Amino acid sequence: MALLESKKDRGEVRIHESLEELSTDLADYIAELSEASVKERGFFAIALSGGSLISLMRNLCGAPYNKTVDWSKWYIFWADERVVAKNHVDSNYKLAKDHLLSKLPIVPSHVHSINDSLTAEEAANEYEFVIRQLVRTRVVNVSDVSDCPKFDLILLGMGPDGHVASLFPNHSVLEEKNEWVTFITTSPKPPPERITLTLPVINSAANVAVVVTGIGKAEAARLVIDDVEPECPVLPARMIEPAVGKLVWFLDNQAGSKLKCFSQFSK
Ligand SMILES: O=C(O)[C@H](O)[C@@H](O)[C@H](O)[C@H](O)COP(=O)(O)O
Repeated sequence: MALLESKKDRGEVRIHESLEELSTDLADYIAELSEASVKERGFFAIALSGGSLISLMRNLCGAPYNKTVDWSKWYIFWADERVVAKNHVDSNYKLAKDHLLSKLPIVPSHVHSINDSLTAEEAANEYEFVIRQLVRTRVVNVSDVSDCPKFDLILLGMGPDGHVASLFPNHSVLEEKNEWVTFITTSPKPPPERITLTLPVINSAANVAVVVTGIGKAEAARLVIDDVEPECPVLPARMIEPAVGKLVWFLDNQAGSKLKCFSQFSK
């Protein structure tokens, strides 16, 4: 079973012995949040990222979730998207569609992908406009502590450099305080043009989960989760501090291997 640890300010840390165990836990977690959100407000507004996260969500496509989850209430968004055509191999929409969404009975009009015929700047503006319309009708909830949407769940992956969504270390995008959705044209991870939810939006969500696997991310995981020396760099994932929402880290034992709590786990 997973190691569970609650850290002051850094949320709940769940370390799993295998990717299969992580996938099972992640599907359970998402299904529980969906049930609670549909019960409370009639909708489940979830934002996805790209990368390995999508294949780790695979268990949602099978039993018992095909029967127990109210898919008709799901509204899908992207925490970040690469500015490429929707049928391009780099598209986060395509990744999610091919491996997840096409296998789930989600209402097509509830899937809010970016407009791929626009520039990065235009696409970010239009995406923010779309979210604003859905906040107006409360399909997406509104935060009571900020002027931001309150997604029911934002799912993030993390790069070995500590980036989340398209919020990269030492990039001016980290300073964006006013926009809900912004764009970059100089992503260090290809492709260069991307749109992304901003930190204020991520920190206004009801729930944020960060899924991190593999030994190549162990050092970044330590830097963003553990209490570290003040001279350590503050990586983007460390800037996730939901104002009232709940933060959960889903790690495998490789990504978690440098955390202080891991030594107790592996004894
Ligand atoms: O579009 C993207 O590139 C992502 O949304 C990005 O933030 C991703 O989630 C991380 O880079 C982790 O990706 P991996 O899990 O594949 O390492």
